[in-house]
Amino acid sequence: MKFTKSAPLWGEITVPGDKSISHRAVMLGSLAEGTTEVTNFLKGADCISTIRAFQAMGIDIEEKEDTLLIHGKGLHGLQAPKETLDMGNSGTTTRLLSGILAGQTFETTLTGDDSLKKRPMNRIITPLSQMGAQIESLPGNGCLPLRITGSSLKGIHYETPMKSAQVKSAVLLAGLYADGPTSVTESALTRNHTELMLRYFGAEITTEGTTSTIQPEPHLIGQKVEVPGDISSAAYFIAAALLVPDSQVLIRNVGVNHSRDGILRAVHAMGGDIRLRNRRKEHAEPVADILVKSGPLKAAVIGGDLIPALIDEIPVLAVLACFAEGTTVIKDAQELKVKESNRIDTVVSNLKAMGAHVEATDDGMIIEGGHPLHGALIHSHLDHRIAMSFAIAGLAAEGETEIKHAECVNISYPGFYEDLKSLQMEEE
Ligand SMILES: O=C(O)C1=C[C@@H](OP(=O)(O)O)[C@@H](O)[C@H](O)C1
Ligand SMILES: C=C(OP(=O)(O)O)C(=O)O
Repeated sequence: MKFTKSAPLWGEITVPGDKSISHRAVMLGSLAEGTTEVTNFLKGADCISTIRAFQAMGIDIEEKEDTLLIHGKGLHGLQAPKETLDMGNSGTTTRLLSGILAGQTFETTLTGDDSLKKRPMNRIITPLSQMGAQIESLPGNGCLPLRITGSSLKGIHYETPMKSAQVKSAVLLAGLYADGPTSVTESALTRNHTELMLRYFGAEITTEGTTSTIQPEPHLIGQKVEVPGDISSAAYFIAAALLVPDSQVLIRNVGVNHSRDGILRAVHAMGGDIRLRNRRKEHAEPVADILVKSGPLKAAVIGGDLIPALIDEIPVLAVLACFAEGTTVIKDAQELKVKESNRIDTVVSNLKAMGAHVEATDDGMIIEGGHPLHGALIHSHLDHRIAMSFAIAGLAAEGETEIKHAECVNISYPGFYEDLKSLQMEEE
C-alpha cells in the first residue's frame, strides 16, 4: 500500500466499534442467561477469534448484518472445546479468556499466531495460579500454547505489577468463579470496560480509587450492548486531520471513557484544535463526536498515569510529535515492548527511515520535532497499529511511503484504507 502527500481531509466519518468492548460483549453475553444483542460490533480479526472460541465452547452466536446475537448459557454453561482454541493475534482474547477458563470444569489448550506466541503470559499465570488455577505454558517459557485445567478457585487480593487492563480483567473474570470476593489494585487506572460491563450485566462489582472488587457467582443477564466507535481507531483520523493542512474532520460516535481518552488529553497538551460535541452515555459507556481541525502542534511530555489511557495510540502520537515544535518525551511506556511488535523499536526504526530525529529509550522515545519527514519503505512487522500510524505519516511526508503487509489492519480496522481515502478531497 502506497501513500503520498495528501489533499485536505474533509467531512464526517464513523469508525468501527471499540475492540475492547466488542471482546467483552461476546464474553459476558456467553456467560449470561438469555440473549445479548450487540450492535456496532467490531468485525476485526481479533474479535472474530473471540467469537470462534465461544462457539467452540457450545455458545450459539448469530452473526447478522449489523448485530450479533449471543445466546448465553449462564456462568456454568460453557462446554469443553473439542480442539485447541486459536487466539490468532489477540492478546485480549487470550488473557481475558484464561481468567474465565481457570474456573471451568474442563481442560482447554490455547494457541495463537507467531506474534502472540512471543507475548508474555506469566503476568496472568501468576495471579490465576494464586487463585488455585492450573495453567501450564507448554513450551515452558511463559508463552503460548497454554494448557488450562479448570479448578475451584479462591478469592484473592492482587496488586498488578504492570499497568494492564488485560491482567486486571483476567483476575476479575476468574473472580466470577471464586469462593469469595476477589479484588485487584492497580497503580494507575487502566481501561475499565470489564468493570463497567460486568456491572451492566448484573454482577456485584465495586470500584474505589484503583481497586475493584467482584463478588462471586453473580446471576448475569443478557443485555443490549451498543458498542461505541473505537477511540484507538479514531486516533488515526485525529492525527491525519491535525497534520494535513486545511483539514477538518468530524468523527461521530466515539467512546470517550476517561480511562481511554489519553489521546484527547495529549493532543490538547500539544495545542491541537480538537473539540468534543454531543457528549452522551450509551448503556454503560460515555460517547461523543470529535471535531478536529489542522493546525500547528507543540511538543509535550507524555508519561505517568496518562500512558495506560493512550497505550495503543503511542505509535500515531509519535508520528504527530515529528511535526510538533520542540522535543517530545514519551516515557513510562515499557509495555509497548510486549505488544504485537516491540512498538518502541518498530516506531523508532520506521520513523528513522522517514528521516525523523528520534531515539529509543528504555521506556519510550524522545522525538525532536520540526524535521520534515520523507517517504520510505515501512515494515509493519504485521502490527496493525504500526501500519495505520505510518499510513498517516505518509500523508504528511514528502515523496512516497510504502507499507509492507498493509493488510494487517484487518486485526482492528477492516476498511481502514477505504475510510481514509473517503475523507481526502479530490485534487483540482
Ligand atoms: O483490555 C484490553 O482490551 C486491552 C488492553 C491493553 O493491553 P494491556 O492490558 O496489555 O495493556 C491494550 O493494549 C489492548 O489493545 C486492549
Ligand atoms: C495491543 C493490542 O491488542 P491485543 O493486546 O489484544 O493483541 C492492540 O490492539 O494494540
